[in-house]
Order: sequence, then structure tokens, then C-alpha cells
Amino acid sequence: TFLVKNKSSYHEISPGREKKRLQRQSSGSVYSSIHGFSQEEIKEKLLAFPGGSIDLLKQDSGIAVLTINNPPRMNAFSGAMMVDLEEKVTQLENWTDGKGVIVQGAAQTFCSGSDLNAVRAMSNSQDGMKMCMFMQNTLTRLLRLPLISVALVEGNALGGGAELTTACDFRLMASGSVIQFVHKHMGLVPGWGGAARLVTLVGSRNALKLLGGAVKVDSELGVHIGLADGVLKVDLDAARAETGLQQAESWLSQYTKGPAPVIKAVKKVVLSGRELSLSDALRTEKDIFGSVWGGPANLQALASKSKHK
Ligand SMILES: CCCC(=O)SCCNC(=O)CCNC(=O)[C@H](O)C(C)(C)COP(=O)(O)OP(=O)(O)OC[C@H]1O[C@@H](n2cnc3c(N)ncnc32)[C@H](O)[C@@H]1OP(=O)(O)O
Repeated sequence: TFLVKNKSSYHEISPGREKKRLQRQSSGSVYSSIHGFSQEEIKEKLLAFPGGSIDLLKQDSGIAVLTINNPPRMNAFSGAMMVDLEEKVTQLENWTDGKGVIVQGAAQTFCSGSDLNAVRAMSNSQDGMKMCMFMQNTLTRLLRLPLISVALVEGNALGGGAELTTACDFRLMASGSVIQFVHKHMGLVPGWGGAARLVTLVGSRNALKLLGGAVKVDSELGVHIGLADGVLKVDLDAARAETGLQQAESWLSQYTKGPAPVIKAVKKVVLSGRELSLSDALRTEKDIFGSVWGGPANLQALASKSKHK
């Protein structure tokens, strides 16, 4: 009963609105002081809820591993982890040699969303809105990184954890794993940008079914509706079996082979095509093209007279 999305839809935006949107996009974030939002004020409040960490491992391969690490709470996001994630995204934005990033949960489960203890303590609507704006900013910057990103989903990705998976370019699901937007059961809707991104990924009708029914999306359904890009193999021979992370790294490396400036340029042209109006995307593509034309990788390819057989 789910729609299989096979083409994107486009809509027109007025020039004034588009200009404002582009200005905001150039900083990567959605909200700033012009929206009455203070990043530092909410950071201070979030830091009152400690526990867990977000761990970043940058590897020589150009692929980083970002781990949501709070196993005693099924990798739920404490306030401190929200702040930590923002800091790690800043580090990834500044990683010159980076090409890709894998987002995973510690201890073979992805993430169970917001830490419910922090949610209870911040249940007034002002704090909730500020937390929502903070996480939208961070997850939007994660999706806009000039790196190809993959969510490696093992175990459960629930609530905010499901939203986090949509802030990556791709999702790989282990068999037995589940992505579930449980928000309705909590009397909520997604607030970390997950609904907007879900509509882009699976279309509005499938998104309505997933949110309205709080549907448990397993790997089969995930692939069917285009939410998941692949299923991790289970090899019963433990000696030969690759871990989920190893499989995700080899899957991602198909797309990250080559010099970092070229891979970053690939991500940037796709990002502008995804987010901008056609004429703005074309102008942005021209600028990005200009950044690689005549560059070292381009000159080397020309000198080697390579054939693409
Ligand atoms: C805009 C953001 C919206 C949101 O993200 S709202 C939060 C949505 N997430 C949830 O409601 C998840 C609730 N948790 C669950 O459904 C289950 O715990 C879950 C993840 C399926 C795992 O089930 P089980 O394997 O049976 O394990 P369990 O229930 O005994 O959990 C182990 C320990 O983890 C804790 N935990 C799990 N999810 C949590 C959360 N989100 N916040 C805070 N603590 C959480 C759980 O309380 C338990 O702790 P303890 O061992 O009882 O001390």
C-alpha cells in the first residue's frame, strides 16, 4: 500500500522568499538571531542534561565515523549530546580531506530519540521550541555537509532517532532493524526537521502513512518505499562475517573514490539541485564547476588520456 517514489516533484517559490532562504542557507543553519534564536542560550540549558557522548573518528580514507553513544538509554539524546553533535558537525564542516561520513549508534542499536528525562524536564513549550530549533539547525548542517553521508541503522531508530536517519544522504538497514516515527504515540509530530525531509525522501502520501500510523519500517519496507538504500548482509559464518560498519564503509567507498575536492564538489552540485530553484541551482553548479575545472585532478586526468571503458 506504499507508493514507490521514482521521480522528484518541484514547486515554484517567489523570488523574495527564495532570496531570504538562500541567505539563511549560506550559513548552513535555518534559525539565527533574526528569528529571535540564541544558540548559546539553548546550549546552556541543554548542558544541564548530561550523559552519553557523540564520538567522531576521522579516518585516513576520508570517511569519518560519527557514533551516537549512550547505550544505557538505547543511545537516546541527552542535552549534552545535542550540544556535542553540533560541535562534531562543525568539525566535519572544517575537514578539508573529508569525503564521507557514517552515522551509527553504539552497541548495535541506532538511537531511541530524545532522552525522555530531558523531555519531561523541558516540557514547557518555549524550551521545546528552542530545542527543536537547535536540533533543526544541527541536522540541516549535517545534511548540508560537503561529505556523502550514510546512516547505518542497526536495532531501533525511534522518534528523533528516525529523524536523524533522514538527515543523511543514504540509509543502510541491518536485517531486524526498525525505523519508526513514534511521535504520534508521544502526542507529538517530528520537530527536528524529520517530517520535511521524509516527504522529500518517500513522497507525501507515504510520509503521511509512516507518521499517521507510526509504522515500523523494517529493511524490506524501507527499500520498497525508497527510505533505505540497501540492506546489510548477514553471514552466518562468524569468521567470515563483516560488521555492519565494515559493510557500510565498503558501500560508501564506491562513491568516495577519488580526490576530496572532487567528491565535495559532487555533493555540492547535488545539494544545490535538491534545495534550490532550477535557475539558482544552475548558477551554483557553474560556480562549483569552476572550482574543479583546471584543478589538479582535472589536469591529471587530461594528461593521462584516460579511457572510460
Ligand atoms: C522530537 C524528538 C521526539 C522524540 O525523540 S521522543 C522519544 C521517542 N523515543 C521513545 O519513546 C523511545 C522509548 N523507548 C522504547 O520504546 C524502548 O526503550 C526501546 C528503545 C524500544 C528499547 O526497548 P528494550 O530493548 O525493551 O529496552 P528498555 O526499554 O528496557 O530500555 C533500556 C533502557 O533504556 C532507556 N531508554 C530507552 N529509550 C529511552 C529514551 N528515549 N529516553 C530515555 N531513556 C530511554 C529505558 O528507560 C531503559 O532504562 P532502564 O534500564 O529502565 O534504566
